[in-house]
Amino acid sequence: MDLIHDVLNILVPPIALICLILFYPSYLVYKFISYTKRSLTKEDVRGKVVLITGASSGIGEYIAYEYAKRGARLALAARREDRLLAVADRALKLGSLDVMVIRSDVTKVEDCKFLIDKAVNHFGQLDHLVNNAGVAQHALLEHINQITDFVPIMDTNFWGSAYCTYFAVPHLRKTRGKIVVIASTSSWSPTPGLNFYNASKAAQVSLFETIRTEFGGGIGVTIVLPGVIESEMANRKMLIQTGLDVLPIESTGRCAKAIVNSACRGDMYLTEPYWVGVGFLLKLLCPEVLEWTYHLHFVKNLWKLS
Ligand SMILES: NC(=O)c1ccc[n+]([C@@H]2O[C@H](COP(=O)([O-])OP(=O)(O)OC[C@H]3O[C@@H](n4cnc5c(N)ncnc54)[C@H](O)[C@@H]3O)[C@@H](O)[C@H]2O)c1
Repeated sequence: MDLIHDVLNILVPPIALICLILFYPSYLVYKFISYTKRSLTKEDVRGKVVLITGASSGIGEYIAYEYAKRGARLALAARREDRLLAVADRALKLGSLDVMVIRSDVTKVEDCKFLIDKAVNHFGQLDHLVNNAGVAQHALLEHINQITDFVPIMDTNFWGSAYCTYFAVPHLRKTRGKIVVIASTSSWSPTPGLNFYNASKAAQVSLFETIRTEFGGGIGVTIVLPGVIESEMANRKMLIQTGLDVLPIESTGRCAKAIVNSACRGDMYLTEPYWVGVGFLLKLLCPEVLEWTYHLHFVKNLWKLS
């Protein structure tokens, strides 16, 4: 019985792949028609209200500029108010009709309620919520001194986006609005050293896929899976130390433009840049190859760091 079970376990993924290859052409036609339709009827966000968490730097900052260029009204949230004010200033120059800044920490449930209420009280509505705030830390499990040091990763990446979404949903229902989640390819990629970060992103993706199913189209949910994007989090020094510098690094501006286009089209997922999705196929079809390669490349770098 065990043998049959094991053989089936090995055979099911390639059989599923063969079925996929057979039926995929018709699915591709459907995807092409639906993509063209969504591109032609892309949402015009001029005058619409967009709330972005973690807007003081990196991807969140550039997402703010992209919405600003399209004339959206912005609520920018993060902990560093001085940085937010500088972003707000530039967003106004780029064409935003109104920008407000809300100092808040997304790990605190009361801050998340406050920032949604404040934005809605000021603008009278909410059209897009961009859950972008995030933190990362690198260490092999065996190098961690205090396991509790890693609690803020889950609190920020998972709970922060869950809290903001919970308080935003009643307002997004009224406008048939959208939620944009800046997750990561880390949600499926077992990059050593990013253990708790990867887990927080996997939890985030699972939560938003589930609530998207619950909404059934009433509120759009675009899940963004970026690869390596230049930012404070993915700075050059960190990338070299951890070995992630072997991957091509995408510019923040280009990534933000793709994200806002994707949100306005109403895509379910965006993998940015698109080719990083190939790794997912590798994980599905031959996970040993992916894990061996990752172990050989990344773990030696992280031992050097210890
Ligand atoms: N840069 C990458 O390679 C990459 C790849 C995949 C996913 N991401 C994701 O993109 C998002 C943005 O990251 P980034 O790369 O621009 O890094 P970043 O460090 O430049 O930006 C993170 C932002 O989140 C804010 N933030 C952190 N903790 C917060 C808290 N408790 N409350 C409020 N704001 C908080 C920071 O102040 C900052 O504005 C994150 O969710 C990250 O996980 C980044």
